Amino acid sequence: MSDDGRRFAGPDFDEYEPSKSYTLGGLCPVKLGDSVGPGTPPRYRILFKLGFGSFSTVWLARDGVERRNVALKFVQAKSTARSQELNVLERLRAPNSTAGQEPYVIQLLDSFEHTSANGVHQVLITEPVVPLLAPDSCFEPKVTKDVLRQIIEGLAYIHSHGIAHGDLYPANFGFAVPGIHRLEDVDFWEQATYPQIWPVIPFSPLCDPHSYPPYLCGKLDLGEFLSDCAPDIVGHPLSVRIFDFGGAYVVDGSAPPRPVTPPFYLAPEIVFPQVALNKEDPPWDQWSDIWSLGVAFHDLVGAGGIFPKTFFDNRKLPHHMVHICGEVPDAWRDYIDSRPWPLDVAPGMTEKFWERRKAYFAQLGVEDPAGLVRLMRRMLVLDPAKRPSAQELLDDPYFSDSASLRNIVGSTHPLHCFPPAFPAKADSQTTCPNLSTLEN
Ligand SMILES: Nc1ncnc2c1ncn2[C@@H]1O[C@H](COP(=O)(O)OP(=O)(O)OP(=O)(O)O)[C@@H](O)[C@H]1O
Repeated sequence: MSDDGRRFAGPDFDEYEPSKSYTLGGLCPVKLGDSVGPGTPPRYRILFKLGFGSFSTVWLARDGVERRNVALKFVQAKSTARSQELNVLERLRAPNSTAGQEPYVIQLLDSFEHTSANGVHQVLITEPVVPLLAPDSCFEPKVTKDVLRQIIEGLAYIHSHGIAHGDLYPANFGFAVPGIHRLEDVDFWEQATYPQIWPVIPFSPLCDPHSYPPYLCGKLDLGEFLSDCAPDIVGHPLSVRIFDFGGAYVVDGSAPPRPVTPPFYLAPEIVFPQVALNKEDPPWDQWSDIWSLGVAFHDLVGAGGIFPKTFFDNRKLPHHMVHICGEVPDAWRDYIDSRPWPLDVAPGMTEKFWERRKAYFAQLGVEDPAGLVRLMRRMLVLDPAKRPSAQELLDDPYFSDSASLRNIVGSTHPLHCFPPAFPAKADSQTTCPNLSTLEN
């Protein structure tokens, strides 16, 4: 039941945005084939759905003016007024960036406001990207260094513009696909699998028919589509994009927005006040991004989550953090000792954990597992003041030979599929076998 008492018959799966979000202040009803944008005729034609998030739906569209394919993010009406995303993306615009010198950060191409029955929606137009991690694929282990270095370079660019991202987890990293523009709208219609759609039917006949779409639309897997229909486009040249600035803010002394990062990737300076002190909105900044990225690297190299996901309880996160960092801050001591799952901080516990990580990375074929472990340990430090900046991380020995790799990866396909038995999403047993004491 939505806030205004409306009910819809429609799918209730994770793959679709909830139909109850189509209400006053909520999502913009968008249909395939719609033309939107200021001007006559409207500039953008909706081709496929690319995804949805907590505040938006995102669509692949054809830009009829520039004759290119773009991603349109329709922000829900109630978030439009307070969203900082447009401001942040405008600051991150790189003037005159040429091929090979991109900032590895998604670029804003255009924006406008669109009015629907549910209110005024901000629409952000960016380049379309292929997610870095898809359910059945990741990037080739041999390009690990280059991918991770590009991500850190992108983060250094973001931070140098006074911005904290606030939502750095694997779903928000992608590859640029500049060659996608050569595909016309008919190429997509004819070659992509027709999306699964589900009719949306309001229970009440009084419901405004303009406030909801006629159907919820399944999303196009852009990586799979391009790998099948235009394999030469993906990853040539390899160029990472950090995207989703919906949780970002300009660090200028003002209060940061509420953190939107999934709990696993939240930095200790956010997690501890939330779970131990019941503070919902602890302050966070660029240093929190460094922690989140350290955690995300574990997923990005194909090793699954660094923390065990089964029976996960956020209140245990400080214990897991102590386990991988090997120290208990004074302010945490009472909390760590008073829980029903006391942590036995055994000597060598943390070293053993990282030795196992190293062996696992080697098993996955990741380049220089020891170097990667050293890099991650520099990032995963409980005290934010002791974490290196993104700029400093670029000088880490792990990347000392990655510049030479850049030219090689431009000519190889960076994405590959996991063989059926490959531990793509490691579970708690394979990921953190030595954390069992925490699960008692
Ligand atoms: N430029 C893009 N190219 C391709 N797909 C995109 C693009 N931007 C977003 N998406 C897809 O749409 C989804 C939702 O986008 P995004 O994460 O920006 O929305 P949000 O409402 O801010 O979500 P969140 O809940 O993650 O904060 C993404 O997970 C991704 O799959």
